[in-house]
Amino acid sequence: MSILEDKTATYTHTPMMQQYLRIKAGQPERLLFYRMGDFYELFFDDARKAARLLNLTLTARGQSAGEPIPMAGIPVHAAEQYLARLVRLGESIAICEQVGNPATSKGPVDREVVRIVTPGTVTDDALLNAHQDNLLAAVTRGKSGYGLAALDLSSGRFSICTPENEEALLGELERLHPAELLVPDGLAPPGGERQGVTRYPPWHFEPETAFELLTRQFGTHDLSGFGCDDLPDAIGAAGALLHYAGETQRTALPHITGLVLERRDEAVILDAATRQNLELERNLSGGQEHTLASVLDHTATPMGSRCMRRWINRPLRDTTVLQERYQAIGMLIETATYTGLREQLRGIGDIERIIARIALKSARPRDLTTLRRALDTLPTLRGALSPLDTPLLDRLSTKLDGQPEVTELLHRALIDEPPLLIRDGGVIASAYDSELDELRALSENADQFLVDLEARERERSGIANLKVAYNRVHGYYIEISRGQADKAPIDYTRRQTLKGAERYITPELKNFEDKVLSARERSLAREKLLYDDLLERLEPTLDILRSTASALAELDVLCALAERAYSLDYAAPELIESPVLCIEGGRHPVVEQVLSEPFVPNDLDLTDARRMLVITGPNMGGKSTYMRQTALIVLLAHIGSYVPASRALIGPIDRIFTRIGAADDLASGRSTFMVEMTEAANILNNATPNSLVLMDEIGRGTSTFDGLSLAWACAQHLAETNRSFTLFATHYFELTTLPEECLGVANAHTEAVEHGDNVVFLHQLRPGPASQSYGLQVARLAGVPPAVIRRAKHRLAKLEEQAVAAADTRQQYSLFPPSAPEIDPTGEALVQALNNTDPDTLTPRQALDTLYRLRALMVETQKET
Ligand SMILES: Nc1ncnc2c1ncn2[C@@H]1O[C@H](COP(=O)(O)OP(=O)(O)OP(=O)(O)O)[C@@H](O)[C@H]1O
Repeated sequence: MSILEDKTATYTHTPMMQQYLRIKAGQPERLLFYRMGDFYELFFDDARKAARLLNLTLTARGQSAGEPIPMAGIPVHAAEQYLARLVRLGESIAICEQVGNPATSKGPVDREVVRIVTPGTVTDDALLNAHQDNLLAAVTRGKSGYGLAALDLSSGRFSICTPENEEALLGELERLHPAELLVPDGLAPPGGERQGVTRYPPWHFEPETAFELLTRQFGTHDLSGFGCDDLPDAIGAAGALLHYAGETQRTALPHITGLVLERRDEAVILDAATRQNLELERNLSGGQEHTLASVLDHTATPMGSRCMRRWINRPLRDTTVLQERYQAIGMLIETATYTGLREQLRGIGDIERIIARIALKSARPRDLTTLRRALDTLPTLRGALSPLDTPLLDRLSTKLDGQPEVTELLHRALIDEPPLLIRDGGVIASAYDSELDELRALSENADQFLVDLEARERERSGIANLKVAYNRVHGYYIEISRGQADKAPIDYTRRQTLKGAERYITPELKNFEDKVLSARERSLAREKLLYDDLLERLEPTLDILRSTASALAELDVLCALAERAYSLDYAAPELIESPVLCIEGGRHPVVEQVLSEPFVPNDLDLTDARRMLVITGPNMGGKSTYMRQTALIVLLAHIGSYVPASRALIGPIDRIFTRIGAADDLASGRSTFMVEMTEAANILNNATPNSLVLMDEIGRGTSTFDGLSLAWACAQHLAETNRSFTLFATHYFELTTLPEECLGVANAHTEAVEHGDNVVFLHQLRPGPASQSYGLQVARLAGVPPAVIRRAKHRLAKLEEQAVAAADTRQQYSLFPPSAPEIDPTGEALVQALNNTDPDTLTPRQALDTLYRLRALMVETQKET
């Protein structure tokens, strides 16, 4: 039993340890930072964990049950950086401060938890990534699917959705990438254990409790205005989330004023694997470089950057919204205004998060001056936008309301460059508050008063080296050297005797001291009060300011997309009603940026009558690049961006599926093949005629025949049943005969040419199947030793000879219809074939093929007899 579980154990502890254990009992899931002097100390398991995570030295303090108590400490002045690291690792921390007065306390000074920092609820800029939304999410399972809610406390953005099954839920979680996920106690975290999971009592997820809490927060009668009255699971999740946010922040959350229902069918749906495969924000190794976001995100503000990532992660299907974005980008390029606008935007800063901090009453003086600077910029921005006449830019311009009263208030209230903290004073401008001005005048005029006093006293006493000074312990005093002390006037009262001097106080100086010292204190207190009042006065304008911030973010994204489109030679996509996917001169937006040689553009022409391409070609030929670029072009079109192509004609798309590459999913104990088949199953079960499906080398994770059969059957199902737009890359040449059997399927190949022993990849997509695979040449290019290549060549020649021989005699497990069998009047071949068949070793597909073959033999036998 751990010491924390053993309640009786506290009696064996010092009073301080007893206090620690009592406080820790209220924070069982969090690391408790227990303030002791200049350190936060952690004890027991917390100390072990922190030592491991932060590389701290584990020491010991006192004893518990005869054992030293493990302890690890963090200096208070460096706490923020340790907090940031812990939060990034998904840990929650409770910070316990000394709140009592050590001088008057009996026993340990009173301490209490004053701040709770959890990965999903941090709002402090130092702990946040400027380019990423920091989301707290909550999930609950209902009768028909899941309820998922997500809250970005640092902006107030609050949304819900209702994923219909686990696969959809995992897709949404991959999109949102929450820093912290609340799950009801007892529900396994979706997709297995993950970082940042917080278990929360199930009753907080009850729809009724949640409904009460949410309507109280929003000040509404019900939730119908948000379109979610009849979504009990999502409401439950939203309620739990709001409760948790309130509990950790310990303050009102006035910036959470409503929630948005994100309907799944409004977006082009991407499952979790597809999001990862397309490397939208994170590459396959988990880094940020060489991703779609890294190419596109040339935004000028952090809030623009986050908005861009939200767009990338949730491509939309509403063509009106998309057309408006293309139109705006077109106008920004045509008028070349995006450059000037971006310059203006650069000075705006992160007002979205500042506004949230104003609501949470944690905004610092420099937050307010940044906001003021941003508001000052608005009229210029509006001026620059006014000649640009497109519906979206017009709407954004209207939202860039200058809010003259707020701007004026901030100018009047704050000095130009205030210090970091209000605690130090000197933040509020003069002439803002007459009482503060008076108090300041008192302390500021003090210096002159003292100079005058000194001069007067010197003259009065005739002591030339008399001086007036101040120290923290004794306050103001008049100092006279020991030799002159007998000349001290009668009204001097001795305050302190030093070796060579005497220090005095006079009634006048004492009076002055009282006034000045209290004026300083009172002026600091007054400033704090005025500052709090200023935050209070800003509160009613937060809604409008928020809409301004979101318009600025959107404008920033559009300007960045315009800049990218112009610099990288992108074209406006054309969205049409009919089922078509035609791309001329398409390029891969990321690969073309990293290549040193020119990228070879390729076309794509899929129509209602031609929905699938079987793509063959050598390794390194460019198959995967071509497939991914198609998906990225479609995705870019659906975020409203121009696309890397000379022309793109895109019909309605509801989902993008990819089955590309595979890695063992060791965490959930699934092998490469299992992962591959799970993804394939998801596609076959869900892809529609409006879906874009990319299948790369399916089936290669198992034996050749199994793999080939599966690849064949999947392709056929996609072509005939799902009828999705499909790019099917494969190394199984047998699949190039699919177009002969299925309508709407065509062959294409990436071209390469042989040059002696070398192969040159042209990266060009041509119609028809590939002629050979160049596997050995690629291996040679990759540096496989010449001896191995020679042996492989030898082996290949042999295998090819055998294949020719086998083709002559028709191998027994050929997938494809055998040519007419030899005439067999006695039925001998039939009997022999039966004898050679071992049903226990056949796969279902092989069994079926065998059955056909036996039947064919029997027909021939019957014909003859
Ligand atoms: N269109 C192109 N223009 C220029 N270079 C390209 C093009 N397409 C691909 N490449 C280059 O070729 C490399 C290999 O491409 P890719 O991975 O798409 O080939 P692949 O046919 O899928 O190979 P494998 O079958 O081994 O997976 C890319 O990393 C890129 O450097």
